[in-house]
Amino acid sequence: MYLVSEERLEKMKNILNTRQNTLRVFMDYVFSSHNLSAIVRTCDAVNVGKLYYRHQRKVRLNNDITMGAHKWIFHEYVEDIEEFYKNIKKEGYQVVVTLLDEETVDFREVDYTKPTLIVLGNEVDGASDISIKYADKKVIIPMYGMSQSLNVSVANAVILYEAQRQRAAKGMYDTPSLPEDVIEKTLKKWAYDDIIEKELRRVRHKPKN
Ligand SMILES: C[S@@+](CC[C@H](N)C(=O)[O-])C[C@H]1O[C@@H](n2cnc3c(N)ncnc32)[C@H](O)[C@@H]1O
Repeated sequence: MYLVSEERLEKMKNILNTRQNTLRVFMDYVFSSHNLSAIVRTCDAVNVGKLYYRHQRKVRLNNDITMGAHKWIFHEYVEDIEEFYKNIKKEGYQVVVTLLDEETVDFREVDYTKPTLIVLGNEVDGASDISIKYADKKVIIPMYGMSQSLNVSVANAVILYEAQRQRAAKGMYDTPSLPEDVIEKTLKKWAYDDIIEKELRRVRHKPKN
């Protein structure tokens, strides 16, 4: 049983059926609340499979920027970075690190229809040494102006939309890539458990007369 309208349920199903399970993003010490929030929103728009993150201090997302997108994205905090990279490689992912140095290739040269983890670096220091160590590809977005780098959330959008272009051309948005049980479990959470929880919170916080 679901507690949302038919229309909302269809929208939820559509998100899960088009989710790109094998396209993932890792925010490697991205620290600005504004940037994190903008990245979340683009990841939602492209419908990435999962967003990983780690930070040096806790950051609050800005709801005015995410517009609630964070509620729909699968996300996971990375505790042990070595373990994380070893596991994701074992699962067959190519690690694509966005970087500003000479040993990089143009981001359009990568095949993003393969299982791919895109790594975004810190606003000041760029990608960490450990991410660089595990990189299968180091990519750059060519720039011709005075500034030395793009804003990290802009870099994310540019790369994800190239990935989306390639995947759409291959029909990867036309067939579900999430396992059926994950789709069912998530629908139950979004369209039932979360609604109940929200209602309980509302009742608990209702001022007593
Ligand atoms: C502001 S930049 C970091 C600048 C840092 N001083 C450096 O040298 O790496 C933040 C992040 O945005 C991404 N980025 C920004 N501009 C980029 C570009 N032109 N090509 C690839 N990635 C870029 C990378 O993930 C980078 O780590």
